[in-house]
Amino acid sequence: MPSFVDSNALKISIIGAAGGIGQAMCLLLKAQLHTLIPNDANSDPKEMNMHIHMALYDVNNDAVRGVATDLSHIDTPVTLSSHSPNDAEGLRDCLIDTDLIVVPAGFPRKPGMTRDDLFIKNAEIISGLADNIAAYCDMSKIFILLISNPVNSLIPLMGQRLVHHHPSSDIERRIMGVTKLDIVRASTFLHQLSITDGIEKRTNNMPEIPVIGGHSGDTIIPLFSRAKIYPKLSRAQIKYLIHRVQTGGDEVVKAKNGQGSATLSMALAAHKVVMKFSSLLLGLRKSIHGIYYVSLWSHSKNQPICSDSNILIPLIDGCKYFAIPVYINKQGTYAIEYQIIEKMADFERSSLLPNSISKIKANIETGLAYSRQ
Ligand SMILES: NC(=O)C1=CN([C@@H]2O[C@H](COP(=O)(O)OP(=O)(O)OC[C@H]3O[C@@H](n4cnc5c(N)ncnc54)[C@H](O)[C@@H]3O)[C@@H](O)[C@H]2O)C=CC1
Ligand SMILES: O=C([O-])CC(=O)C(=O)O
Repeated sequence: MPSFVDSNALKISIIGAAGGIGQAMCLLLKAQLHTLIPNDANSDPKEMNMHIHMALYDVNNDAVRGVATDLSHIDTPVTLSSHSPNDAEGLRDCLIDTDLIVVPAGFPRKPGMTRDDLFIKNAEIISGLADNIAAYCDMSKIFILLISNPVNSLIPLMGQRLVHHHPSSDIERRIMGVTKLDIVRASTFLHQLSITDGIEKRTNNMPEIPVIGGHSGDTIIPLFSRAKIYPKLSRAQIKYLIHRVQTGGDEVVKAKNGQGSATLSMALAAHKVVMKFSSLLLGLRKSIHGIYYVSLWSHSKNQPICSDSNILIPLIDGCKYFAIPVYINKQGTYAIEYQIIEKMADFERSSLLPNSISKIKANIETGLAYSRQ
């Protein structure tokens, strides 16, 4: 399978590309990424010449080769390469010169497990990957989007591991835990309810609901108070919606009955995120905005990640990692929409928030303790 990576290409490395999420996400990206690039005669020629390359890596050699070959027949200009441990320098070749690393590598849940039960196995994968990223990547520019669970613990672990190798880098501003599926679910479940319960006339406009906190159980804080139809929702309906978003992952694990967890909806959520980061990294946008689980503290510099962290951290009882709306430029997180905490409804702030924070803090400590070993 030929691959043409020129030095101007945006290179996206996908680690765990042959898995359930990886395959579906790669399909969406191969089919859609080129639509970001302006393609009409009036466009800046520099923009028209932009090129996107996807480097697929998985420890499952045959599967990743098959997936990449299969995708390479899709008629878009996005190029592909396939890498595995069977190649002499598989992971190195996938990571070298990359701009964006997307990580859906790791074990998914089976019924009866929590995301935290995945920690030990997936921590080994993520710390090994972090060591390779530290060895081969340009720490001053790469972005990392981490999907593997448990996100709440693996983000601190990955950050610390990279800071350990590169103590003066500001990489923690560019590592994002992907919690977009919670936002996708909140929108879907509210839209469904408003139709089934006859709250609103059927509409094809999907509501946008911010979901903050973490990515497991009641660390997930969906802010339905921000919905336009919130005044029309009863307490019981709000309680139902919150519970459904917090247990959305369990719903899929149960339905799959031992065959894994959410893959297709997660692939769609990740695709939305990767499209946004690609537009930033191609230079098509100067800044992007979105909710990610981020470090609020630069452990390498022992200072807040940006000045807004100084305001946010006390509002969330000293917690140093949180999913929160952030503004991101090519250097990483530069502003935080901390006002979202101040604007929470009373019950969200007095009940959902403290419950989430105490669990996130424990999850963070799990990740940090592993990184100190
Ligand atoms: N952040 C989120 O909202 C969500 C996260 N997840 C998490 O995503 C992860 C992946 O889920 P699935 O794709 O369903 O699992 P999967 O088992 O289908 O795929 C995982 C892939 O990772 C590969 N892999 C394992 N070790 C690797 C390594 N060291 N380097 C590269 N590749 C490696 C496997 O060979 C496999 O192809 C799980 O940890 C799951 O819990 C799942 C859904 C939502
Ligand atoms: O529930 C799981 O294990 C996978 C996941 O994170 C989700 O679907 O939100």
